Amino acid sequence: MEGKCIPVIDMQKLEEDDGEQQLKRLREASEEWGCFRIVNHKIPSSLMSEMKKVVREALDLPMEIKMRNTDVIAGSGYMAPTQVNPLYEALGLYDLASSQSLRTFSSQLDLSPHQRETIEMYAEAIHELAIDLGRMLAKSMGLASDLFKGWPCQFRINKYNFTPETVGSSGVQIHTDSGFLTILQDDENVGGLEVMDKSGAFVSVDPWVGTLLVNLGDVAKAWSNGRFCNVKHRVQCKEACIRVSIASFLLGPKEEAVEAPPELVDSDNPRQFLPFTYEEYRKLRISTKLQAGEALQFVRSNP
Ligand SMILES: O=C(O)CCC(=O)C(=O)O
Ligand SMILES: [Fe+2]
Repeated sequence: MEGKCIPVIDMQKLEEDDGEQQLKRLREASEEWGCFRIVNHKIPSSLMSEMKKVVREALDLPMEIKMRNTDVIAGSGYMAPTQVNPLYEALGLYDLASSQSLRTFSSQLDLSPHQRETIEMYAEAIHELAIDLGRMLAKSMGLASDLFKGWPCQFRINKYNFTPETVGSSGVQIHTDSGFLTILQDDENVGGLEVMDKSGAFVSVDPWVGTLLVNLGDVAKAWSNGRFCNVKHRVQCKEACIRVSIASFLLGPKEEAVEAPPELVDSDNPRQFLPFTYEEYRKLRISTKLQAGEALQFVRSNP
């Protein structure tokens, strides 16, 4: 594990007119790792830390209140600890770009006006960042348009109940994210996240306050015609401290199918995946219990 570090992308440099070099780094990071840290993004650190405080409060609510956070699409609501992931629980919100969904979430959990406002401000900022990142990823592949506008986004607020007895055990099993991209505000103090590199070795992702981590998921792999890596990752308990993270997922198109743009398909790079809708794919992952990207085999063009 030693010596390996995940790539770092400077958002400010990326947005500059002469950001060619940074775009190239972005493409390389997306193809080689499917994972990178972003620095110099526009989300104020004060908003990030306030949001962290608010979500901790929400996760500390009694179980019967958290259970009111019900699914909107399969698996989008509260997830209680299970046999597979006994230390893990999560609250969820679909769709974070919808003010109605934000209101429903906050009233289900009886949040205060301040808590509501914080979540709304964070949702707006993170949604904008997700769209910006999508645009840059498309640009890094030579595609210009805003391809990801209107794609739904989901929050998942994760809590790991780590104790001295659980050090060395699993917090969340190995998986890929199902959607296009994930922006993760990982815990600023408690490590434990590990991503798999191309050789199959796990690399620790150490906390780095003020920055955000981006993971590409199964939709990114299909959309890029196999070029982008859907990074496998897991969370291990390494310290006896509660760990809290906020994942924001840019999922996939709402109604249309996920498919690689024609520019990414040619005789040297034939189409690798059949068109599929995100919701179909999500259900497929859940029903097959194939959580680490294996479900993509069912939508391959030449199985
Ligand atoms: O808690 C973390 O750092 C990772 C969470 C994660 O992988 C997820 O929510 O999909
Ligand atoms: Fe994940």
